[in-house]
Amino acid sequence: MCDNQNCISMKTTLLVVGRTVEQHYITAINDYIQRTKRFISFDMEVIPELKNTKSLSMEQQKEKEGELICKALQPGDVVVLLDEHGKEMRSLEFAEYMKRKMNTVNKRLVFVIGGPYGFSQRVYDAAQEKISMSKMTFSHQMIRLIFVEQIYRAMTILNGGPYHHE
Ligand SMILES: C[S@@+](CC[C@H](N)C(=O)[O-])C[C@H]1O[C@@H](n2cnc3c(N)ncnc32)[C@H](O)[C@@H]1O
Repeated sequence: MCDNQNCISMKTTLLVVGRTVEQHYITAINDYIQRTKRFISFDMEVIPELKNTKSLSMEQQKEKEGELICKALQPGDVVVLLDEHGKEMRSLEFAEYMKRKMNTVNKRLVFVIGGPYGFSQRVYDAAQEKISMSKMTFSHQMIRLIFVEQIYRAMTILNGGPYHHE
């Protein structure tokens, strides 16, 4: 599937804005992260939510969150935004996509989930790609679970496990 050297060197990070609030999401997200770690280096990095957002307009909140997202990025990161207007893939295609990344990325592959109002232009400019999980809009909390399930599914597809067919 990919040569071991590159599989080991790529680190995959899911960067999110704000803590996951609801316990049922936390439990399920952590479960899929742990399962995914059997196959690749994978973690979720949380940018703390902004305080006093009531005094901010939607645009101001996106701008401030965008600054924090950009600050969390490192030179050499391959940055992929999760965005409803991005490229849609079937799970098998996403598995192939991950395989290509494992063979070409030797630093961090960073998937980013926006805050409640999405991304500022600055974040769009910092990214190389946008991928969509569906044409529908999910909450910035729920999409975390949907994404970690899909990345685990991709890993089981690449490694020939039964999960995708169950
Ligand atoms: C509530 S949505 C923001 C919606 C905002 N109106 C926009 O245009 O992006 C919060 C975040 O969840 C993620 N998200 C929501 N639905 C998505 C989808 N179908 N595919 C990929 N990411 C999605 C995106 O990262 C988005 O920034």
